[in-house]
Amino acid sequence: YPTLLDGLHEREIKGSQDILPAYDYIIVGGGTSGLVIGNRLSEDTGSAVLVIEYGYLDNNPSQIEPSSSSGGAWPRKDLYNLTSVPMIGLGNRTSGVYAAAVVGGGSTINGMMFDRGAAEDYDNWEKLGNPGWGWKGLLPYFKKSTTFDPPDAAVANEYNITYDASYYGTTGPIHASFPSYYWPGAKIQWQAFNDLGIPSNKEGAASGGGSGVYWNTDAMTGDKRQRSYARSGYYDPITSRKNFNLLTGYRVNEVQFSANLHADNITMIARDSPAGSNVTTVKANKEIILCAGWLHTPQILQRSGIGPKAVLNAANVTVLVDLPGVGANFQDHMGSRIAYQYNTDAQPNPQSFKTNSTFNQSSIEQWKQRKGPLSLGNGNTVAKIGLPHITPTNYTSIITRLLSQTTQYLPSIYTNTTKAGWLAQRDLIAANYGGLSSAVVEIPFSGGSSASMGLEKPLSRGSITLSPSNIYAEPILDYGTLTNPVDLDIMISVFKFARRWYAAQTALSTVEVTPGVAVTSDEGLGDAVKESAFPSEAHGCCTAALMPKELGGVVCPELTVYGVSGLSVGDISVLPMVPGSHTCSTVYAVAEKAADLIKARHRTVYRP
Ligand SMILES: Cc1cc2nc3c(=O)[nH]c(=O)nc-3n(C[C@H](O)[C@H](O)[C@H](O)COP(=O)(O)OP(=O)(O)OC[C@H]3O[C@@H](n4cnc5c(N)ncnc54)[C@H](O)[C@@H]3O)c2cc1C
Repeated sequence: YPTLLDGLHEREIKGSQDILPAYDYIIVGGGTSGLVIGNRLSEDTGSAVLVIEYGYLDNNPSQIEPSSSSGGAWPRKDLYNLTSVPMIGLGNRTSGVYAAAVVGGGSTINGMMFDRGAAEDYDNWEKLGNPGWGWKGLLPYFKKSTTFDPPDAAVANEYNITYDASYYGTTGPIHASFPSYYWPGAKIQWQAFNDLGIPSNKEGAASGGGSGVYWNTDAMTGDKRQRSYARSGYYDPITSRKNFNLLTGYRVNEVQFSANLHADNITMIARDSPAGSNVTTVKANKEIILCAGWLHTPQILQRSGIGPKAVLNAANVTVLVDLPGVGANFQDHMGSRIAYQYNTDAQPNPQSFKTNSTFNQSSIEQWKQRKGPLSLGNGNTVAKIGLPHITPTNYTSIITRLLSQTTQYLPSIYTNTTKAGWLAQRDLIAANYGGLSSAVVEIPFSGGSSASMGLEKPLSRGSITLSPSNIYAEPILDYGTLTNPVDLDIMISVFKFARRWYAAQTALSTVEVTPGVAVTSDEGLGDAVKESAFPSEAHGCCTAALMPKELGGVVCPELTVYGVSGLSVGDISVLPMVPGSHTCSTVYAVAEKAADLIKARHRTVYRP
């Protein structure tokens, strides 16, 4: 392997000075989960660990500022470049896609919102046949991955910021903290939720609580107010480990199997090389762990011969394991927007940066001490609301409509097992709809006059499949947004709720801009939902799900892939159902648990 070693050396970022011809563990993808698992497995100095990442390190200092969390700032160079297929639920529009391509993955570029789903969301996972994967089983890993930094005392006093630090860890690699500023209008918006009967939750981001308004934390250090992410938490501290290598700028093509279907090797190429040229093979002595994210983990599995038979046949890939769940069960949070104007807005407000130069200048001065409005990223006040709060008079009929459905709205690649999986999920969601222990919608607010409303428990499902004409091109991505009519019913109710919420903000003199007060019928509101809809809050997931095989699962509770040995998945693909939250803190917890499972199964047993 001397030539191989030389070639790899040039691209080695840090760690051991020697790339080995074989490693104990090969982790595919150095994103959020890949760096967590790479860190934990290399704690054992006797295990050689290689992480292979398509992207590069982003050393731009602005990427660790809170301002990098705003949607407009997400750097294109750190994202894959692909477009969805036309979305039939959204008038055949296509959409861009949020999938990170950088060391640290989504955690390097994301909106830094750092919350967890409701306990009920994770308990659903366990009920789908996954012992140990409920809220109780995951809480130790949520804690292990975090350190809580309390808010500045003066700001906490002024805004009555509440929290419960006992739900966080004290020494975990990722910091959960608060900005040092809030827009005063957020107080009025918060009160308006309370006026509509939505309670304030003392700790909403981390306690697994249900319908309520709460203070959200950011993935940010509490002192310097810098992005706290997989690279800073899990990679930078271990670059001197001799048994850990991170290789950047390489794309893993396939996993290769021995005759008894044991995963032996990965093949890879430098990312800008033409497909098929200079393919390098690296062997894994113990295990290959796929952490390439919701978009590429199913693609790598399918390219390797594991996936729905029809999809593999269409792409001329030899079928090793016919596993219909690979690339099915695709979920994301869709959302829609409603626009208002405040005629008597609170001062200052988010527009003040532009309209008030004194305010703007003082914000810049305060930021030199890491304080003030520039410490605010996406805003940290959030309402997550259950269906009975959204539509007290109509939620039972929505449940009845849902339970009368069969599988008629699922994409065509779904088979008997993946359909059975959706039916099991349908029943859990229907039960959740009837209570207030989890949310169907998220409305983040921070003083701005318009609102984005995210659907937290989508019923519509999409798919990720190999491109039949070129298996190395980006896969075919169908979001499936609003293909299930109950999702649309709920979003119509959410628009009606939002109007009640704005009406309760009397001090701000609210005026509806779009869809406009003339739109009152359900049909008109449905059109408004679709017109302003976006298919993704960048929370794609669930495409190699943790579920029994009979329900379309791809991995078992040990996270190993059905039908083969030596291969597991440790990223967001394994989620059976998207939790009602932003997804990053869940990925940290899942990856921490994955690392423990992997370590446990390879622990040497000494027999005297
Ligand atoms: C723009 C954006 C905004 C977001 N905002 C928030 C937010 O505010 N709060 C929140 O909680 N969550 C947010 N998320 C979601 C969250 O960041 C992700 O859910 C999480 O990071 C997913 O982790 P992962 O390890 O599964 O995948 P990723 O972190 O995406 O890592 C996958 C890695 O695998 C690499 N890879 C893929 N294919 C290959 C291959 N063939 N060979 C080698 N490497 C490969 C990719 O380059 C990538 O780095 C956001 C995500 C994005 C993209």
